[in-house]
Amino acid sequence: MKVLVTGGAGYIGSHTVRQLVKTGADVTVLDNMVYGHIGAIVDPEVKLVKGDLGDASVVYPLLMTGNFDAVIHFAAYINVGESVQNPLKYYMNNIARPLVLLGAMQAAGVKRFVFSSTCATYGVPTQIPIPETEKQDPINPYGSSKYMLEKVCKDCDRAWGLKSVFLRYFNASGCSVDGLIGEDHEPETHLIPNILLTLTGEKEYIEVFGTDYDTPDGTCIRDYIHVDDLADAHLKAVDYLMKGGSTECFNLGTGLGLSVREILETAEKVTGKKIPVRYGPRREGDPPRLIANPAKAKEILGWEAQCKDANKIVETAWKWMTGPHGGHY
Ligand SMILES: NC(=O)c1ccc[n+]([C@@H]2O[C@H](COP(=O)([O-])OP(=O)(O)OC[C@H]3O[C@@H](n4cnc5c(N)ncnc54)[C@H](O)[C@@H]3O)[C@@H](O)[C@H]2O)c1
Ligand SMILES: O=c1ccn([C@@H]2O[C@H](COP(=O)(O)OP(=O)(O)O[C@H]3O[C@H](CO)[C@@H](O)[C@H](O)[C@H]3O)[C@@H](O)[C@H]2O)c(=O)[nH]1
Repeated sequence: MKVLVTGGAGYIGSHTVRQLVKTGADVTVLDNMVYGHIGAIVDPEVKLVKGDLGDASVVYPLLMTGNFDAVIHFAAYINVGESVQNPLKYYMNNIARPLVLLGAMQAAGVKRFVFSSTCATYGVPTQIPIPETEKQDPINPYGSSKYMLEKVCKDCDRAWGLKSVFLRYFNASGCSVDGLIGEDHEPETHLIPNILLTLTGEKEYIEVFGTDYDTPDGTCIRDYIHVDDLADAHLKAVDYLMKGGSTECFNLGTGLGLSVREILETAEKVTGKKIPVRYGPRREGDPPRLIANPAKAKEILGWEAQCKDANKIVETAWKWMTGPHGGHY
C-alpha cells in the first residue's frame, strides 16, 4: 500500500509514519519543515518531500506520479491562541493550501483521505461525553478551519467520490514508548510538556489557566489520548477506506476526563519531583470540559485506546524529555 502523509515530520504524523512502516506500507511524507523535524522520521525507507501543501508545482507531480492508495493529512497550524490573533494565517494554511492538495488528488484519482480534525470543532459542547452527533459550533478560527475543511471534503465526496475519515482528536499526549521520537513543538502550548519543561529547567513554572471552572476541583477537564493510540486509529481508518468505507467522522479519546490539577499530581508522582505551579486567570476560549464518547470508533473502526492510564502517558513524555534527545530534535 502506498500512502502519502502530509505533516509526517510533526508530532502525531511522525508517530503514525513509524506505525505505517511497521505494517509494510510504502510511505512518502510531504512536509514544508516549518514545524517538522528531520529527526522525527526514523525509518530510512520513508521518502521525505520537502514542500508545501499549497505549492501546485510540488503537489501535482507528486500525486500524478505517486500511485497513492490514500492520503493522511496532518499538516496544519495548531495553535488555538495564535489563530484568534491571526485568523487568516490559519484559514490560509488549514483551508486554502489543502485545497491545492485536494485538487491534485482529484486530478490523480486518489479518493481516500484521512484528516486530522479536532474536538475543537464542537466548541462548547452540550453533552459530555461528546458523541459525533453533537453540533459542530467552533469558537475559534483554528476549530473553524478544521470544521470548514470537513465540509469541503463532504462536497468533494458528492462531486467526485472522495471518501474521507475525519478523526476528531481530543488531547494528543505522550511520546513513543521507546523514547526515540516525541513532542517537540515551538512554541509549546500543551499542558503535559509544559509541566515537564519546568523540571528540565526550560520553564520557570507552569501556570494553571483558571481555578474557578464549574468542575470538581475548579480546573479544566480534558481527555488525554496517547499519540500511539491516535496513530493506530489512522491505520484503521486507512483500512476502513480500503475496504470501501464511506465518509465518516470519529471522536478519538479514552472516554475519561482528567483535570489540570490531576495531571499535575500525576506528573509529580511519575517524576518524583515537585512541580513549580502558579495559578492564573482563565485562558480565553478554553471550554471547561471535553471528554470523548469513543463508541463509534470502536464499533466501526474496531479502534479503542489501549493506554487509559495517565501515569503511562506522562511516563512516555518524561522518557522523551529525559532521553538522548532531551525533548528536542
Ligand atoms: N496536538 C494536538 O493535541 C492535536 C489535537 C487535535 C488535532 N490535531 C491536529 O493534528 C495534526 C498534527 O498535529 P501535531 O501536533 O502533530 O502538529 P505539528 O505542528 O507537530 O505537525 C504539523 C506538521 O505539518 C507541517 N506543515 C504545516 N503546514 C504545512 C504546509 N502548508 N505544507 C506542508 N507541511 C506543513 C509542519 O511542518 C509540521 O511538521 C494537525 O492537523 C492538528 O491540527 C492536533
Ligand atoms: O500552560 C498551560 C497549558 C494548558 N493549561 C490547561 O490545560 C488544559 C489542556 O490545554 P492544552 O494542552 O493547551 O490543550 P487544549 O487547549 O485542550 O487543546 C489541544 O487539544 C485540542 C482538542 O482538545 C486540540 O484541538 C488542540 O489543537 C490542542 O492544542 C486546558 O484546560 C488549559 O487551560 C494550563 O493550565 N496551563
